[in-house]
Amino acid sequence: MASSVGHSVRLSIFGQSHSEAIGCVVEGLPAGISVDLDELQAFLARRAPGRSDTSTARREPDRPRILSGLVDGHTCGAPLSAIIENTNTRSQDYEGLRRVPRPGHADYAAYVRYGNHHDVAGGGHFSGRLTAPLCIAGGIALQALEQALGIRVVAHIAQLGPERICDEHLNDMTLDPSQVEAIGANELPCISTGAARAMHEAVLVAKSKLDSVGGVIECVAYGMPAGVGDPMFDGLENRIARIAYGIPAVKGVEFGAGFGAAALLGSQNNDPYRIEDERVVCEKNDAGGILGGISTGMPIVWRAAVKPTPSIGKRQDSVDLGSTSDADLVVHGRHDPCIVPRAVPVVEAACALALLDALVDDGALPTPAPAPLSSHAI
Ligand SMILES: Cc1cc2nc3c(=O)[nH]c(=O)nc-3n(C[C@H](O)[C@H](O)[C@H](O)COP(=O)(O)O)c2cc1C
Ligand SMILES: C=C(O[C@@H]1CC(C(=O)O)=C[C@@H](OP(=O)(O)O)[C@H]1O)C(=O)O
Repeated sequence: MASSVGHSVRLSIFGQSHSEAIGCVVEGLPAGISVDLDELQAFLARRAPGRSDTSTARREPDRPRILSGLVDGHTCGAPLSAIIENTNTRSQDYEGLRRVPRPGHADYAAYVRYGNHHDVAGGGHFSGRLTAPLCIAGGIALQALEQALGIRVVAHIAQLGPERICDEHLNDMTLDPSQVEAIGANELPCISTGAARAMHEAVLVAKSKLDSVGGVIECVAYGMPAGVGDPMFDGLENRIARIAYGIPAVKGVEFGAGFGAAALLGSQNNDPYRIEDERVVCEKNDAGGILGGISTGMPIVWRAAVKPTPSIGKRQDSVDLGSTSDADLVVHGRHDPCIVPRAVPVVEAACALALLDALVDDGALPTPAPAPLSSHAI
């Protein structure tokens, strides 16, 4: 098992849902990024479990301990490593699942792949819990992008549940601060208060029926300069999708008009160019800011489809791997009735890491100013 990604900025994630700790190592972060640990903690809190009635009841402080890579509040160029302790595990809830695997979770596939040596407790290394260290790395990447180039990454719940309750779209041409404010203020991360309320209700209805719901997260990165990326296999789409599919439960990724582009005429889908303030801009942004794998200078727009949580309280058909016979399964324990709200910051983290890696690869990230000699204690 290897859980690492990235070229110039390389992230590796370790741990299991119920191991002593989970964590990450990030190599290649430019030196001199000022890391605001309060801002990082606030970012992690948006993902942390046990904070609302739409989340699992497992409550974790999710306070990262940075072990290396930071000196005087700045990245120092050495690999950055951090851990988060797992403090609230109930492994007994998982005892039967090694024998009777959960439909929709990784239990059976991992049983075959790892010869039944995998850690089943809390979903082991397959758990959504591993997105906490992803958010440590991504939270630092977000700060680096904003400091170096003023890039802002914003995500929200675009759609939720079988009723397909929809939020307004994020502005795909320019950052609208009122949208960002609304996403932070509503009961779920939506632009529209009405959509947030309806989505919240839909999660509670599914939860009361011992079921779960999925949804779509939309993410936009504002301020990405033109000309970053590569054709074919190292394009911005490839890089974002690779990390996005590392988020457990993400089952689809689309960019710009995405699958909708297949039903458009060329004359509708193409984004016409014009000059504005001596810059090339597009009149609309159906390309989602990427052509040929390379940024166009328009906002990067993409969406991730998140499936409904597999662990549900309803009785399900499964099998007994010991007796090789059919078996009934009722999953006990604490689970998210909907993953989508907690995955919103994870999607932002994935986007920031992919963009930072591409920018550093292309030498397009300005080097932070050297620190004055007097600012160092030693
Ligand atoms: C933030 C987050 C929380 C999750 N919470 C749960 C959960 O409580 N119960 C569960 O069965 N799956 C949960 N998942 C999803 C599973 O981990 C995931 O479906 C499983 O590992 C199988 O992987 P796949 O769906 O990507 O194929 C969560 C995922 C994320 C990103
Ligand atoms: C703990 C987190 O999510 C967990 C993700 C998860 C899974 O199967 O993915 C299963 C649950 O684990 P447990 O049974 O230990 O409560 C969730 O709580 C987290 O995201 O921090």
